[in-house]
Amino acid sequence: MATNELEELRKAITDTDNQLLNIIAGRQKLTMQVAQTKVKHHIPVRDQVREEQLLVRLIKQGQAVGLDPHFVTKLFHVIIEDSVLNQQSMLAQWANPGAQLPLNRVAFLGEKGSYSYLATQKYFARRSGELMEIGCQSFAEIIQKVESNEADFAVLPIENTSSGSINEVYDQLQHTRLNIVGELTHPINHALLVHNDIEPGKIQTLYAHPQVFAQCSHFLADLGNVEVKPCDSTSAAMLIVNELQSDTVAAIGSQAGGKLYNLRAIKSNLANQKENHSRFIVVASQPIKVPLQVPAKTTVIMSTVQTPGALVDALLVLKENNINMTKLESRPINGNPWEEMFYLDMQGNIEDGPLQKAIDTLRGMTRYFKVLGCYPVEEVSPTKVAAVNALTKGS
Ligand SMILES: O=C(O)C(=O)C[C@]1(C(=O)O)C=C[C@@H](O)C=C1
Repeated sequence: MATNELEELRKAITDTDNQLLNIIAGRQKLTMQVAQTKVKHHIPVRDQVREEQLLVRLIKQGQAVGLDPHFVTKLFHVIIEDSVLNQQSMLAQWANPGAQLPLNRVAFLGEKGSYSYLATQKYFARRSGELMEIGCQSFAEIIQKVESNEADFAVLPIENTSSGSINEVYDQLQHTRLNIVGELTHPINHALLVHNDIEPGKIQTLYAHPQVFAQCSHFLADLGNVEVKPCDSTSAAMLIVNELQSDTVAAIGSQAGGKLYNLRAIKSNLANQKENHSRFIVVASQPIKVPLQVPAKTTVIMSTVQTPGALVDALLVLKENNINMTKLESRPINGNPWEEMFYLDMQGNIEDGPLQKAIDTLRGMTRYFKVLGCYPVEEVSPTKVAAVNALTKGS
């Protein structure tokens, strides 16, 4: 009897969820029409004033039907983020009709289940065309695949919130003629993956990428006497555990990746730092045109003349043109000991006046200067609603 009642209720929930999906899909269609209007009238995609008005109204309306303001805010932050990213992606695709391919051949590190694989899936989900996955063993191989036209795009991790910049990728960018055409951040949540539902205490051998071991050192210390076996990628570690089918071995990787190898996550959040995210860049052989309505980032590399204050002078050019630099990285130049190549990420579109002016000036005052790419910013910061706290207190 009780099960019948539960089944009836679950059926009603399923119907409601399906209706929700249809409604959300309908909203998405409307935002695509909004994107078309914005292109026609040269209006920026993001309108945070509209977002705040919308959130305030929804929070109030939600309260009237018994919904928590925090829940409503969180829900619509996700909906709006998706709307902004979809619009940005549409605008970028319309601005680059030649870059739209029926099949996107994408090179990345590892195989199915690696973090790079998951980032690739996420990035290309918003783009038209089929995805052809090309798993590679090294960053050099990934770049080479695009340079030799065996792949159209490469997805490369460039920095991690725990372990910092990925120097090898920065070094590869110095020598390639490829262009950065996109970026994305992806959460890196390390889980303990096993073939069966075993206790962590039973594990004798642990497989993972060396970077992963470094990021989970506290967990490993707590685990005690376990043999640690480094692998080329997270996916390689998962594959070994899947093949061994043993109750005493485990891999560290993402829960989603582990599912692809029939592995179960018996513990998650293994990294020393809880906020563990990686930023990936997407590179291609041709640069893209970023519509001015979309927030853009431009990455350049340069080496300055060897005089005191040369870097400061270069950075002052950004200040004079009101350009916000979001990252500055330096790497040694191969063959020129003690000389540095500087990598700069700047907010702005290369076709926009101030950035163009700054780049022209920098070209004239540096020994070497190259634009690595101008691409849409994928980070959508959620619009804060000042009223939400007041509303919560009242509830
Ligand atoms: O109303 C707009 O201008 C939209 O683009 C739609 C929308 C939304 O999804 O509600 C998305 C982005 C804007 O920042 C504001 C609102």
